[in-house]
Amino acid sequence: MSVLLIKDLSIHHKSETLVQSVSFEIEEGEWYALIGQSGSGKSLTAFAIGQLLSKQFSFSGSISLNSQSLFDFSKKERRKIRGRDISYIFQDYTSSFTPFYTIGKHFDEYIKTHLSLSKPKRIAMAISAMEAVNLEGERVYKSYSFQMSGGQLQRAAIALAMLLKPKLLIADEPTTALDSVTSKHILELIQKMREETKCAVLFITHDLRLVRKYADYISVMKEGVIVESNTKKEIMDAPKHPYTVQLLSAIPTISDQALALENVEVVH
Ligand SMILES: Nc1ncnc2c1ncn2[C@@H]1O[C@H](COP(=O)(O)OP(=O)(O)OP(=O)(O)O)[C@@H](O)[C@H]1O
Repeated sequence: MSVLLIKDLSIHHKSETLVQSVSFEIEEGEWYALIGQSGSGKSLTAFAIGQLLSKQFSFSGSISLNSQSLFDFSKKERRKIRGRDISYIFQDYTSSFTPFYTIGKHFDEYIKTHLSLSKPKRIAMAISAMEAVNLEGERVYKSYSFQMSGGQLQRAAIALAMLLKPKLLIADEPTTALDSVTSKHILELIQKMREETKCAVLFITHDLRLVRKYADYISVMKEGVIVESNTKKEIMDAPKHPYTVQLLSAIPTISDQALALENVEVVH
């Protein structure tokens, strides 16, 4: 079943067209990667889905969630949908948490907005969500964001995003600010959450290496236009557009990596 259906989405800023006639569909439980160089329009597309674009942008086309147009909802209903049905994880995980509140308070406010639960139930729900992403729930609940590492904060942001089991998780460069080991943990975590909740994942990145393992389907974006869309296998094995070929050629091969490792001097 299609969770997200985007048809002919164009986004304009003054006289400039930044995203042009973008169409794609994401199925339940599918990991859909939107890749392309910096400035190609990936984030604007992601923002348009949650209707987070500021007033300076205008857009046309249609966006439906579970076959219902998102433009049919009132502003209040849309706010409810964001969080309950669509949630986001951003590269800048610090922006998910204000430094003045404990992490627990962020969870508590989020649960209060969407569910009617008693305080002890809200606390238990928050702690169990934190533990599902391998955080020490009781301690993190009382912590402030500045007391946590980048990897821990991104885990907390994922726990918060997945709290209400959204139908669509939009992850916009969620690992760019993290080291490679922590990035791998974060990707594994998104994968685990997807398996458990069957949510659709829209994963935005400029790094094809990150999608090689997890993506089911890939769209390649360049200068506001999707230039190629296909299954991961087709894109990886038989790319058709010269830009996709160029992106693929930028992925280090195993032999390159072996060569690089050979050249590493081990200091004892
Ligand atoms: N607030 C804004 N005002 C004017 N132009 C903008 C604004 N935000 C983005 N743009 C332009 O829209 C285009 C697409 O930007 P977008 O952030 O969607 O790219 P992206 O593919 O997500 O890039 P990145 O990988 O760097 O995040 C770029 O040319 C960018 O300069």
